[in-house]
Amino acid sequence: MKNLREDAFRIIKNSIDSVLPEKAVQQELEKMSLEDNIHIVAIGKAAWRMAKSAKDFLKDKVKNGIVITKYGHSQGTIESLQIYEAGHPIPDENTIKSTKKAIELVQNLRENDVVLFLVSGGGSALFEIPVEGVNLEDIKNVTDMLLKSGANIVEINTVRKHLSRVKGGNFAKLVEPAKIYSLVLSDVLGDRLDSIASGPAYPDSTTLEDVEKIIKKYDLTLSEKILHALKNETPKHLDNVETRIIGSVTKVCESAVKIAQNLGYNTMILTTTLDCEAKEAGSFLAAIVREEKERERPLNTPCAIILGGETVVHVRGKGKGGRNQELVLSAARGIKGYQEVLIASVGTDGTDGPTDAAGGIVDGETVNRLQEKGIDVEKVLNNNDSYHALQSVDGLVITGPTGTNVNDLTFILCN
Ligand SMILES: Nc1ncnc2c1ncn2[C@@H]1O[C@H](COP(=O)(O)OP(=O)(O)OP(=O)(O)O)[C@@H](O)[C@H]1O
Ligand SMILES: O=C(O)[C@H](O)CO
Ligand SMILES: [Mg+2]
Repeated sequence: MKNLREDAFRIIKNSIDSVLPEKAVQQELEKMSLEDNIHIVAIGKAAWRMAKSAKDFLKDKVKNGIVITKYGHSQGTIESLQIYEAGHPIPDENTIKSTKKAIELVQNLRENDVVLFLVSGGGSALFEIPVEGVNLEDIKNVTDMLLKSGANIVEINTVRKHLSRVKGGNFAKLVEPAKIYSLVLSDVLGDRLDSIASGPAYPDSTTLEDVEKIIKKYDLTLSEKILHALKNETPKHLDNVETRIIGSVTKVCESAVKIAQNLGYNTMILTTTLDCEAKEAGSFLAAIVREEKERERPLNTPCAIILGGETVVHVRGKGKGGRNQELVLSAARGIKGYQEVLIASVGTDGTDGPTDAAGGIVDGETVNRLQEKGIDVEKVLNNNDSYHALQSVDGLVITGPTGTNVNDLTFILCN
């Protein structure tokens, strides 16, 4: 007899563990066998942990290095590395100051030097020197405008890359003739390497023409100064860079598959780019469960159907919740009464929306239990109050901050 709930918590824990920066960085470094003369540059929300792990592994091979992370995200000193914190999601003076320090560190390197570039989400705000004619205030204004415009992260970073001396492959040019090995923890669906942290060391696939389209699409009113500065194309080819993704929602899904297989489930990954409205994703998952329960399709039971991505919630109510909690609560409506089934969804960073839960977990009894308590699921969903409803039926998944950030993991277990 399977204990679906126990299995679900094991899948969540072990698959998130598989993308913790420490483990992932060292596993990759083991394969790379780097020589001496290593200079570490780490940017993003996971920068400190990635750098610490690299330094612990490479020891004296590391000559020097720099960490630039968000305020409150560093955890002390790391031998031979400078540690800086800066503004996120809007860059600030410390962004520029620390990026200049990073440039000082790499600009006179030689061919036999290696820059180990450790990249994680948040890097766009933390690593920046604007192009000529643009100052920090301008970048702050443009960033603020882009973040509020409804543009997605690929579009936002397309504009940012063309206003920057380090983004969109430009950092790799500054490092020449030294070589860059990039290890990347992806927080962008589809793992577009030129978008993650705005791809400082990756050939840029976006152009000034794309920038123009985005300005039109979102009706952005940019100053004459900014429009004038938007004239430098980013590098499309880089000869000194090698890049590996060490963690992503794809990896989390692949780990979840292995763990579920070991627990005796038939498995499939349905998608790694789930990006629709959370409530709709929930309804869709419930439809898949019904197909399983009625016709054993698409997999024979016991089965684990796994999805990765990042849904969206247009918050209109006044309640408390997150996209994962809202997804599972919505799904609960469509699986009401079914036995031996469960749906779980979690943010791999351990934080779902402004709550202390990583996500939620529901089964065929969830809606009945809520009704017994006098809680109307439709009302809860309309008020975006999934947290309190799930809390009352033991439907929250609480992990605490996990130390990684690679989007969301969602899965169905059916017996
Ligand atoms: N009451 C609510 N119910 C459902 N979703 C909500 C609610 N309040 C906020 N949200 C959603 O939570 C999202 C923010 O969640 P979270 O902090 O986990 O973001 P994130 O994308 O994981 O950020 P990061 O990349 O910095 O980790 C918002 O985009 C919003 O859609
Ligand atoms: O820093 C950024 O640009 C986002 O987190 C995506 O990587
Ligand atoms: Mg989050």
